[in-house]
Amino acid sequence: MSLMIRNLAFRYGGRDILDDFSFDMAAGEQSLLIGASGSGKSTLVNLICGLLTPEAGTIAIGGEPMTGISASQRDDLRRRRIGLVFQTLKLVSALDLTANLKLAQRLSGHGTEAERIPMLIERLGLGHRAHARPRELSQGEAQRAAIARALIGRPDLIIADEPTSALDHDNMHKVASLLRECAGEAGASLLIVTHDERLRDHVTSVREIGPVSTRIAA
Ligand SMILES: Nc1ncnc2c1ncn2[C@@H]1O[C@H](COP(=O)(O)OP(=O)(O)OP(=O)(O)O)[C@@H](O)[C@H]1O
Repeated sequence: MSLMIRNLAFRYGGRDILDDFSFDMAAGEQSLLIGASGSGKSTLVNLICGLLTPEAGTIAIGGEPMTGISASQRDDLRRRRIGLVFQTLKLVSALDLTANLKLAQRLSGHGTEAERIPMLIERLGLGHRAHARPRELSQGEAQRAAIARALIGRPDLIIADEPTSALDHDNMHKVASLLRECAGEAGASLLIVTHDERLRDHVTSVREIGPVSTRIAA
């Protein structure tokens, strides 16, 4: 099981955002978690990554608990096992794409195989942008660079938070296909969290997330 969430509860200022939320993903599975703006998607991503702590419930990544451990243990688990793809590119602006991937590879603790970096850049169709700075990338290129950054650390679980919302149809299609193909090639599970309804055509395993009062039972 790459992701196990049991009876999760979280509130902001006394307001329930998640209540008794459970969700599982098998190793290698690809799932879409879809919900409207404000439904708690980013909150859930932050909980899975150990950036927030729940009021109740448990989360495990690849069998390792993300809950009930210290903040530094959560940071370590996140770096070793999770690859994150955000809507906005989280790269160091002073470094080019290659140097950013080198840094991300070192931070993940998963070796320093230098040859993986050009291979991954090529795989994501960014060969001509290997020495571009983040601000020099187009939106579609930036999203593909974000996928490369997530994959370089050899994660068991890739979480993509709104990876396509800002993209036109062609780039949405390209990014969604690359995410699915690259996760499959790497043997990683893929969780896409989004309000982008266009992605329903790409992933068959779909779970809705909604406000606590109107949530559809799984
Ligand atoms: N730091 C915070 N303090 C209080 N309330 C918050 C905080 N962050 C988020 N919320 C509220 O919690 C709810 C869930 O927010 P969250 O960002 O998880 O939703 P989302 O589904 O990711 O939305 P979007 O698609 O717009 O990013 C929203 O009603 C939001 O206003």
